[in-house]
Amino acid sequence: MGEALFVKICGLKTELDVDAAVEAGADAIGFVFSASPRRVDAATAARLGARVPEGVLTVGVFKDEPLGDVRAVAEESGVRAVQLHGDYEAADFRELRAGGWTLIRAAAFGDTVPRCGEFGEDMLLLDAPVPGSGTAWDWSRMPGSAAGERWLLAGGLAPDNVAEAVAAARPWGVDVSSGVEASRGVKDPALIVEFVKAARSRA
Ligand SMILES: O=C(O)c1ccccc1N[C@@H]1O[C@H](COP(=O)(O)O)[C@@H](O)[C@H]1O
Repeated sequence: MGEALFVKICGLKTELDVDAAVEAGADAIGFVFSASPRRVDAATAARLGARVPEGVLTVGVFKDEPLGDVRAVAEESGVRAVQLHGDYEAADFRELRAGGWTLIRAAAFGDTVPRCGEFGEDMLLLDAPVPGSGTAWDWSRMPGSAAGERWLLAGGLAPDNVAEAVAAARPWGVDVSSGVEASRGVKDPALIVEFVKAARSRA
């Protein structure tokens, strides 16, 4: 049997969300630090992150924030990984490397397929053009592409389509936010459990 699918649940704001994701078996949980209905501050993320066992990656999610702010918030919150969306360059990833974080580069799937590691990142997240919008893209174009090994599929995933998406795109992992919410910005613990189960159902 191969390596189990890596599952990240993003945009968590409460103890209930975090406990549901950890108990469901998520490998990573995300705290959004940029403009979003899911935004939390560094102190909240630090408090929530303290509930998370060592083996689960806590990820700080940033979009178009100055690098100095990314570093400061990542340090204050104690997240173990940093996920960058926007116009960041390879030099930014090199600079963050010194902080010891696992680095995740987010990119939209377009005419060219980004490759994991190109910017010195540890994981590549391929998403729809507007992150966190719940919009899917044509992931059936992924198999045989050059994305590399550690790439995560994101964008419009939910308990009822994630198994099909994994079968079609064959990612190393998946990431979800909107698809496990009862309403925008409010997670549903039951959907989190369903999502993790469905994501790994064809493994
Ligand atoms: O969730 C947000 O609001 C967000 C804001 C800024 C950057 C990234 C954000 N979320 C990321 O969006 C994808 C999944 O989105 P969805 O499942 O389609 O809603 C995931 O990578 C989140 O980390």
